[in-house]
Amino acid sequence: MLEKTLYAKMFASSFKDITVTVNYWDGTTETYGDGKVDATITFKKAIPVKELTKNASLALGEAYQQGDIEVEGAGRPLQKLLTAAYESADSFMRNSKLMRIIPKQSHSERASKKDIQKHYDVGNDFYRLWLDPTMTYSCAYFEHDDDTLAKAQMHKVHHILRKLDPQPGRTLLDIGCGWGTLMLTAAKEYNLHVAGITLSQEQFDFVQNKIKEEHLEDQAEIFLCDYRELKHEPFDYVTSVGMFEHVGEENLGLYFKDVARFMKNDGTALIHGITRQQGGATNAWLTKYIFPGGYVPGLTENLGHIIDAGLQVNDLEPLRRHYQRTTEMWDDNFNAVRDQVQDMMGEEFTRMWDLYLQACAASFESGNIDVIQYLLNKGASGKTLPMTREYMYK
Ligand SMILES: C[S@@+](CC[C@H](N)C(=O)[O-])C[C@H]1O[C@@H](n2cnc3c(N)ncnc32)[C@H](O)[C@@H]1O
Repeated sequence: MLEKTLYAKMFASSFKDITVTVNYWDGTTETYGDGKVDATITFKKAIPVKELTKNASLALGEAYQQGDIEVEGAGRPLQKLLTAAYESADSFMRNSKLMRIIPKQSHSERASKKDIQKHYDVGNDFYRLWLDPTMTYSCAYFEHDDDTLAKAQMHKVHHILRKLDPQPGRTLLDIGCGWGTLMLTAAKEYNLHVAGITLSQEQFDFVQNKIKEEHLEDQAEIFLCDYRELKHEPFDYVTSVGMFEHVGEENLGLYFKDVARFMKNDGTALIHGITRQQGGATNAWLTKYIFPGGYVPGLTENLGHIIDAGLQVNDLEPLRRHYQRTTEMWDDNFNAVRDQVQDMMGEEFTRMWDLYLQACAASFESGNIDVIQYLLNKGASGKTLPMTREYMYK
């Protein structure tokens, strides 16, 4: 009974702008809101109050992945529910007590390797099923409303490379290069000498093969190591896309110092990643099941570290709505091959990843998180980029 009272309180405060029907485990049904029903939640059994009040995100996430909660409705009903919950000022998603920040995580080189392998070495075959053919795993850039995901991912790669104002024959390092599309495009289409770093064995093998297949051995190399371990002469350009979310709060300062260390004195860097509006944070369910070691920094938290590393901000671009669309397209792709994913990875894994993708879309949709491109130089006396943004669009 206590659970039901708590749930009712939670739903009434969390789903203000939508109407939700809840089927409780005891056979009773309540509707919160007075519009057309946006989503129906069915609780097959109660989550103990102790678990719910200790950490609502963890308790609800685990119940969902185990099939104890079902959510139905048109479109992406989980995204609808979570967006409403993020948008409501007194919802459980904003209650720091219910969403308690998880205990400290280690980001030693050993721990990071384990964390990255857990996420990325699930296997290329799995990612190939729902990423676009370029195997890009970060926010795309939709120049046109009808861009396919693959097109928008390539627009993103060119948007980043053009921002650097790259001159042929120069060098570029991509920290956290994933499956290599950005670095290999920089080699082939901008005639740069490129290097990439990844901690994932599967990505390393994939990029090695691509370098061979495309005969780029003289222009491209890939390192399987932690970015902190790489000793290399500085580069003209440094990129890092979707990477600083992995380094951990305590290492963010070091990460930006390493970006500066990899840059020549007149070098330019483009750093792209997810930030939060207010203060950095992590989510207990997400770090336990999807991104161990993950930490999303605050927008201004990064700026402090950038300045401390002696870097100068040239340009800053938020791309929140682009990432909302990207995650929605990933989720559509994922659900189109859901049976295959389920055969490959099992039902619980499939439910976890669907929840993760819809929760990300909701988080971007509600403005809870954003994605920012920081264009950086090493001090004001470094390389001079053009005075206006016009050069980025040529
Ligand atoms: C979200 S993926 C982004 C991949 C790619 N940049 C893209 O846009 O598709 C993050 C990448 O960062 C790499 N990474 C994370 N932590 C790392 C670390 N400590 N050292 C080196 N690479 C790391 C992962 O191996 C992965 O390639």
